Amino acid sequence: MMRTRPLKVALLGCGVVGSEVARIMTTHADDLAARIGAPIELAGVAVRRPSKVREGIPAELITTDATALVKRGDIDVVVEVIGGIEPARTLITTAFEHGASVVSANKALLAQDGAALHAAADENDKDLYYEAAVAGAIPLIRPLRESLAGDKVNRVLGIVNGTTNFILDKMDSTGAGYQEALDEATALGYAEADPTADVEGFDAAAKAAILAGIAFHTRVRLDDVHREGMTEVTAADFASAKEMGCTIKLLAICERSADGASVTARVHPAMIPLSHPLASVRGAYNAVFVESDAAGQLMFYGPGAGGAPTASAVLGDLVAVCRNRLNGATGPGESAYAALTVSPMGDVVTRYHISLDVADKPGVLAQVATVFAEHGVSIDTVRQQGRQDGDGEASLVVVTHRASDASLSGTVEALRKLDTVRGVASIMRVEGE
Ligand SMILES: NC(=O)C1=CN([C@@H]2O[C@H](COP(=O)(O)OP(=O)(O)OC[C@H]3O[C@@H](n4cnc5c(N)ncnc54)[C@H](O)[C@@H]3O)[C@@H](O)[C@H]2O)C=CC1
Ligand SMILES: N[C@@H](CC=O)C(=O)O
Ligand code: NA
Repeated sequence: MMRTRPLKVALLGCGVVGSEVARIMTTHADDLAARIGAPIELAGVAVRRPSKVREGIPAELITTDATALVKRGDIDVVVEVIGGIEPARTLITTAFEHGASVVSANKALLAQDGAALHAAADENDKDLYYEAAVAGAIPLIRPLRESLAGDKVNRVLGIVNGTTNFILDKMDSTGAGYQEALDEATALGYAEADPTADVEGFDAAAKAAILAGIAFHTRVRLDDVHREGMTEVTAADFASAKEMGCTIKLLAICERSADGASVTARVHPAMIPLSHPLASVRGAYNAVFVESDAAGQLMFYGPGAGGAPTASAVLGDLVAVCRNRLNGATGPGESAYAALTVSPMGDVVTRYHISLDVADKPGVLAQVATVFAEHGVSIDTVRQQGRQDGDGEASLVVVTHRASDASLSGTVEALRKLDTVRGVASIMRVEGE
């Protein structure tokens, strides 16, 4: 039976995502009420610029005082789509203390302070939901938290940042420059307020920390995630990738070790074969593979950024939280009971593509191969190309078999010391084979 008293929703932030949340709440009001079992009412919208025209939002709902809004005491759910650490963190904890549950899209905050925020939600018997924080519209948090709660997840691998996928895709398919592609992604509402978070891999690392924590029932902090951005990926890297039948993607990879006792989480650009499903993920789309004991391999795919897609995930959480509230219940909180060790990047084992500038003279290949052998890194293929510019140098491209990151770093350090190695042009991991 439909309850007539509406559940009250406070919206914090009315930018790319918030404006779409408000629009869908209004245009789908009847359906949302039917699905929840009670109408939901937009009770207040906290903004920074009150003079901005916001179509469909009554002016009397707009406030610049987000703190007063979350302290009102009659708010059932606070939707936080401001972003950043403060004041979002304080507003969320204040909301719990004043009786509201929270839906957030804020991966930066959840990766940094997820444990404390979950604790605050628990103490106040409230919900904290954040499907939109990882891979935009794609249902991923809920499948991991709920659908796969009876299985054992061993690996989560995928593209979790729409902006960088958009840029890499443009660079690869149209030859567009980095800045031009980034400007377009920003105009389309994909990029973070400071796009450094996207291109330097902070955003994907935050998502990797959240995913690893949920997948492995272990607290994984942002600092535990090895992070490399994509600003140094060049047209030459794409050309090398093509020669190997690969393309380049910024990947997030969270893995359980073979003995099951530890996990790793990392974000970095990597070559993947063109035949791999991740190679055909275009634009701001995301795709994530989850591998588990019983289910085997699952793939989640869809829009990873943008106002409406992200609002879809926020609304899904809003419905779930409202239903919980009507039932006098809360959904699953943090699950970190496994408390596995989070190992450093040096323990990660994968393949590498290394491009060296070497002296074009006899014996160099043997010298380089010896350094690899001394560090226990087995070579799969080597390709040497003399250069036309007559500078006495050649390009040497080495692709290794699987080796630990620590062994590879040791190898590269030793290679740099060889007189015959003039420079290390690029090092890229090769994944998905
Ligand atoms: N844009 C996207 O594709 C996605 C964004 N997200 C996350 O959603 C959140 C919001 O992102 P966007 O909407 O893209 O950002 P945005 O920058 O378009 O919107 C944020 C809004 O919050 C307002 N704001 C900032 N401080 C405030 C305060 N103290 N009180 C009231 N309003 C305040 C800003 O003026 C701005 O209008 C962020 O946490 C972001 O990481 C998550 C998934 C996808
Ligand atoms: N900036 C992010 C937005 C979604 O999380 C991205 O590009 O993926
Ligand atoms: Na999602």
